[in-house]
Amino acid sequence: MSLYWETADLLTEPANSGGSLKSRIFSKKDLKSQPAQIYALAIETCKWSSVLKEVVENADILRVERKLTPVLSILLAHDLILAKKGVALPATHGLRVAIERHKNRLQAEFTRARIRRRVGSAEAFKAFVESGLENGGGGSEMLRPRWIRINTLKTTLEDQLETTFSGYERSTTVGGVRNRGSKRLFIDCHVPNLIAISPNIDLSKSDAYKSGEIIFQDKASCFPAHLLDPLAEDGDIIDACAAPGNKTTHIAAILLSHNSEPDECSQVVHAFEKSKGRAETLEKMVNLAGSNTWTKLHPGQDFLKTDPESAAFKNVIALLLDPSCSGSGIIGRDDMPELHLPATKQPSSSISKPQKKGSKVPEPTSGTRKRKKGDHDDALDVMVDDDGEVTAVNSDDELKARIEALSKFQLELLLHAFKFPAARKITYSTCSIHAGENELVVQKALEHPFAKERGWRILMREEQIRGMQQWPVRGSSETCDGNEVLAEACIRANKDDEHCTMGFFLAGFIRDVKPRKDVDAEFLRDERGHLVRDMMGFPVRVSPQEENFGPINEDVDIAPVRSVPTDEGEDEWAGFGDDDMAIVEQDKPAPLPQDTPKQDKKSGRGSRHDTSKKRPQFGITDKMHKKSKKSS
Ligand SMILES: C[S@@+](CC[C@H](N)C(=O)[O-])C[C@H]1O[C@@H](n2cnc3c(N)ncnc32)[C@H](O)[C@@H]1O
Repeated sequence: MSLYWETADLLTEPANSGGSLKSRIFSKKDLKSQPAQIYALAIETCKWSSVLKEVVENADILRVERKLTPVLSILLAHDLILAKKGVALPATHGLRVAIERHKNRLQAEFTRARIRRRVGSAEAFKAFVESGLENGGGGSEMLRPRWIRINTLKTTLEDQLETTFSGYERSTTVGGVRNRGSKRLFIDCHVPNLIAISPNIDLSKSDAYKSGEIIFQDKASCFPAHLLDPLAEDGDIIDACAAPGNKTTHIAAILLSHNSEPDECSQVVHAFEKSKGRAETLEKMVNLAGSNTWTKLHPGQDFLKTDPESAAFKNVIALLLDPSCSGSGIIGRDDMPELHLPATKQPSSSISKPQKKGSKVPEPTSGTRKRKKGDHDDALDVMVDDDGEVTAVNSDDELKARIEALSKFQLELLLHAFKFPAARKITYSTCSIHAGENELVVQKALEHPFAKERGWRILMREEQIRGMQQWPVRGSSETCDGNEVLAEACIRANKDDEHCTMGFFLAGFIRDVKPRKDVDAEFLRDERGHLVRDMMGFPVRVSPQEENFGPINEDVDIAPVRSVPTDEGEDEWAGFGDDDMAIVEQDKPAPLPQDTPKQDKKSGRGSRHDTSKKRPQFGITDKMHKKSKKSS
């Protein structure tokens, strides 16, 4: 039996056969093809299935090719159109002949499907589908709530509760929204503007989703931008590995919520994305979310090749690093994927099953090592990283080698970020569960002579923004060589616990440097760093005696070198988090520096990327501000 027949059988087994797709594949003892190959073909075809259904239907091949069933037709069409090596069958094999006869037709329909979705190139189409935009992230995950970030660049939580989520029953715990069939909502207590709703509700067709007012984003994936908490005095920000853009747009939303004059905010979020295809998706997301005004895209640019000393980055104070990783924390991987099948002349046989997330075009591998029947370890058979790379992993050694290669790259990225001369705060995150990509990378980075020379240290738990400080799941002390402070500083999220998140890791790094004086420092802030506004919505100014920031200093003053914190704790810091504004100096104010954001704006620094610069609506505070401006 061929790879295609075996995959088709597995995908069309009755829903009550039990087990995830992966466990079904790997528990079969009589497969002729390699399980990893079947799995890769199955999940990739499922991901493309809504496109392939359209292609096969429009090419009308099922009417003439009696050998092809609907599921076989999309499996073969997938490999014919998308796999590097084409259909993995001998040239004379009946199935191959049947599909290749229609090659031109299928290719043409595939191009039409791309154009209908207004995607510019084949590479961008792949990125589009990989990012979940094709299915609107609409897969249903059993008993897992859907996390939704309210995009405050376009709307407010209050507005959404009254519109998109009107009629939802409020739950006080995330567990309360886990049941299918309910219409419940939970407002998160760790990350602002984040809600969870019942798993059965699909909002991918809602106006709020289509207009970018709400963004489907796992709670844990919201942690990095929340921890980074870019303030008005934080200058420019770098998102080093940006596509598809969840965190880029989150950074912009937080930045703007802190800004007293959002219209005049000239802080820039530099978004780097090495893959050109994925950069197209990033651009779409940035535009849809309304964060394009503050985002400078660097499409196809490798962050590691940037020159930290370049004038373009002299104001970069905060960096968010969310590099490629093994993706082992991503959820949904073990669920049955959603499969759309083309209709035959009989009624449509389209079926829907829970969807699997984030993979890309498969390269059915003929070169993977032959497995001995029964010797597999389920957890090792296949690895799909968060960029969608599908790798067959057949042994502990292979897994180790893969993690090692990833961690080298991750460490390099972190050390590169340490080089930005004005940088004061960095977050490092992965959606991996492996310590090798997480705590161990953090430790190596902190131990590096360059980190010590520049004064980088870990952002300890008590220094973190309140939501992250209160988040209970922390790093592993064992992996941190018993360093409890470091372990507590590391933030983790488990994919199978009561918090209902994906598996995730996050750590913050800071440098004890004097903050630069900024115009916004003249405004009063609450303990979270948010601007305090008066009844009319105007930011409240700090009274002269309260205004105790040091002189404006273009050059960053680096504090004495500090090493990895010990259990003894720290008594001073000048990084980010709830106490950010507590860094005080008694010096008198001095004239504004040349590079303050507002002056840049006046001098016409044209650093915005030049996609459509539609002015987004602002969140409630900004709306209030505008209203009060008009009425005054
Ligand atoms: C984990 S994903 C980022 C997800 C993103 N932060 C989000 O929240 O939507 C990693 C991304 O980094 C990109 N990437 C990997 N190495 C890079 C590099 N050296 N420079 C820039 N981008 C890179 C990958 O192509 C991939 O799109």
